[in-house]
Amino acid sequence: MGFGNDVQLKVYQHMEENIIPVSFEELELEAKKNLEEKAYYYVAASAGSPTDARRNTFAFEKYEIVPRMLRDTSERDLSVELFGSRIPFPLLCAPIGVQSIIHPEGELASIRAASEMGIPFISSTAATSPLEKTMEAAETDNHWFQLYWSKDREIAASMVKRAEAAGYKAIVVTLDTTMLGWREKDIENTYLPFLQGEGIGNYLHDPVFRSRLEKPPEEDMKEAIKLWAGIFGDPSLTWEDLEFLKSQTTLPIVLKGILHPDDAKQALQHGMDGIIVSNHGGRQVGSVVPAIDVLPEIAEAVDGKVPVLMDSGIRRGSDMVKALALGASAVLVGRPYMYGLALAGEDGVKQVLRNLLADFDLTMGLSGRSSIQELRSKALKRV
Ligand SMILES: Cc1cc2nc3c(=O)[nH]c(=O)nc-3n(C[C@H](O)[C@H](O)[C@H](O)COP(=O)(O)O)c2cc1C
Ligand SMILES: O=C(O)C(=O)c1ccccc1
Repeated sequence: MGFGNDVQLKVYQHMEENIIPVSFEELELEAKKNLEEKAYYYVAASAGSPTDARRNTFAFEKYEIVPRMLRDTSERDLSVELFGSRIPFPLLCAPIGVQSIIHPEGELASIRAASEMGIPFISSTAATSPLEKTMEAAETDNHWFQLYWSKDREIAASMVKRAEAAGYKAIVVTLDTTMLGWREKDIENTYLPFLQGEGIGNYLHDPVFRSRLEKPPEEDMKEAIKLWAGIFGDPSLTWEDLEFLKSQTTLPIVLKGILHPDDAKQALQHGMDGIIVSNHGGRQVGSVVPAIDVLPEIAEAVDGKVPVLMDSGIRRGSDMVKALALGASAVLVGRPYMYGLALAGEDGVKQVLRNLLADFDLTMGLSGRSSIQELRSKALKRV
């Protein structure tokens, strides 16, 4: 099929258009210069100490890639099938809320960039643009919706139904953010974008949410924000509650935030269609275990029964290779595309994704692998 070669060619053709830094570290520095300090730290920082913020990326360094030679890698097919639809690369855009604090076009710019490359975009509950409008901006229809399960479960059900009606192809339920983690930088900056009405577009447009208000948000935004803050997350949820969600949709349900093999097994027992091994980019729990470190035991526990996706720390093509070799079916990328958005809107996101894929494609070919299946065995050495 040669998806890989296409992207490589595209990157070379667009090389002179690289308007923002290619390396992640430079990209982050540049974004820091361009963004308002509070917004920059909202994206960049993690829970725990400043060194905790580097744990996820550092964890990848334990693994080294072992290339193989003379294997004809001239044609590479790096596509994968997820829930009955084929995507050109094992890459998705992670759900990221409040993108309007990064760029005025926010989620709309990101979904346009992702869809132009055939990459599924996972639309966040905490988006500023309502999910219907975001989907309308896309060129393709292979996008997913991420649910923050609200304390008012009728609101959660309503959002899932809206997502299905709008054409999203899967529901990602994020389990690790029933409350926002302790993020020192945001507290020092007294910064919570939602309190200014950013990132609550899906609620403001939700008929059930609106029905809970005395006055519509257009007349009383303060009341709407207060209601949002009261119902955002539900720490009382248990595995049994998943039955309710299943009864609300025919779409595949994917659990995001799994870090323990027993939780992965629970997901299977409760009929879930997939999981995402993730520590939320280290934003929720200080000193949290890196997702890449628990991926192998979780993949083993799932034993191929459902797709196992992974995020938290993917920065380069070699990180993708490592995650796939350790058992991921595909990976999600978060902050890098946010920095692309910060520096050059839609074009910036496109450039970040294109470079990541080109790096991945080349790393695969030069390692002697022409498809994801070939990565499974002995592709890595642990140091
Ligand atoms: C600014 C920001 C906002 C995020 N918002 C959400 C969200 O709304 N829903 C969600 O499930 N995850 C959210 N995440 C977590 C990402 O989906 C993903 O797990 C994480 O960014 C991956 O790590 P990485 O940034 O190291 O690639 C957010 C992450 C960032 C950086
Ligand atoms: O900041 C986050 O990590 C996040 O997931 C979130 C939660 C609520 C609203 C916006 C983003």
